[in-house]
Amino acid sequence: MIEVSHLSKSYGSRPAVQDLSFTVPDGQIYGLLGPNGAGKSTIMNILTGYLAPTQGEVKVAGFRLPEQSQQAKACVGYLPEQPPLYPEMTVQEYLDFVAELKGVKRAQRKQHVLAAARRTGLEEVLPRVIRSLSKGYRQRVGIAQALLGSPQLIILDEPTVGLDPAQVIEIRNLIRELGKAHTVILSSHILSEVQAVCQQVLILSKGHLVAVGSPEELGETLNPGSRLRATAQGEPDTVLAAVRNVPGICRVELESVADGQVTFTAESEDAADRRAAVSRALTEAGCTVLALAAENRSLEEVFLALTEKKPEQEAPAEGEEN
Ligand SMILES: Nc1ncnc2c1ncn2[C@@H]1O[C@H](COP(=O)(O)OP(=O)(O)OP(=O)(O)O)[C@@H](O)[C@H]1O
Repeated sequence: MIEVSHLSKSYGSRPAVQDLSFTVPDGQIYGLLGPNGAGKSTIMNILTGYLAPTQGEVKVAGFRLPEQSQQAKACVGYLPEQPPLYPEMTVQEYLDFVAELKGVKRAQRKQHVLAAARRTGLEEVLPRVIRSLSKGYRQRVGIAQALLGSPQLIILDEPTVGLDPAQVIEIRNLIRELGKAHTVILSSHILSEVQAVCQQVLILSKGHLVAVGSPEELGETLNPGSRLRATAQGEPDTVLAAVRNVPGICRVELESVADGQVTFTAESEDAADRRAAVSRALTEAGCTVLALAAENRSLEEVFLALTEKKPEQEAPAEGEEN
């Protein structure tokens, strides 16, 4: 569905995306994951035909961009980060309007809009003015407009930004449903989101692709080892030595010592849970365990570890103003 080969894009002399190559087969949900400024929106704008590459080849549904952008655009439904909704229109009016813009024939328009509204759970709010809808429903309207015209490829830029947790779950479920009938590519800076929704993940940092794979394949890189935090009563040296001797524990760090209570963190070399082994080791060393809990690495922490690996070389800056 998408073939990108040695794509680079610069804004003036500033490179935003450098020498990027990837393919997206039909019928999968792909995630573009990267922190702010990684180049996600730039890639999406190129794939949707709104921005021309500085270098490289891009094909969408077999059409070359930018030469065949009209044909390619007809195959793509796009939800930008800020969906272009008209707040004074009702949902029905807005979807009718977009369907007309996308060239859906008048005779089919009513059925077509209704089908998009059904798929996005909007049937009940069709007569409502968009301004009066919750952010979650407005996002559904944005997705419904992307579905109009029956595109093969749906591109969603940060589709859950600004939603509350319940709305995030609803939109993620909706994206999974869309993935059954369309190729979907979505961008996100939330690791758990792409892990939960996408079959393949492209990880970007500073315009470079730093990792590609399924969430399972990337699992070890994304979740390297587990960590626990504990407080025990005893001599600091005794406590730390006992924990260091637990097989599989690779790093122990003292956090604080106060009133004979030693607080530390311990990291495992793999994802296995070593709480029981650490507790036993401390008891056998004559220390009393006061607290012991598994600690999740924050997503930011894991993500930073991966994306802070600097690309080996920066491509020379050249190109056009946007
Ligand atoms: N129109 C523009 N003119 C100049 N520089 C730009 C323009 N658009 C983006 N950039 C720069 O290009 C780089 C990539 O930006 P891009 O918006 O593609 O990243 P992103 O991963 O989508 O980030 P965000 O989530 O913040 O939108 C950034 O350094 C950004 O400042």
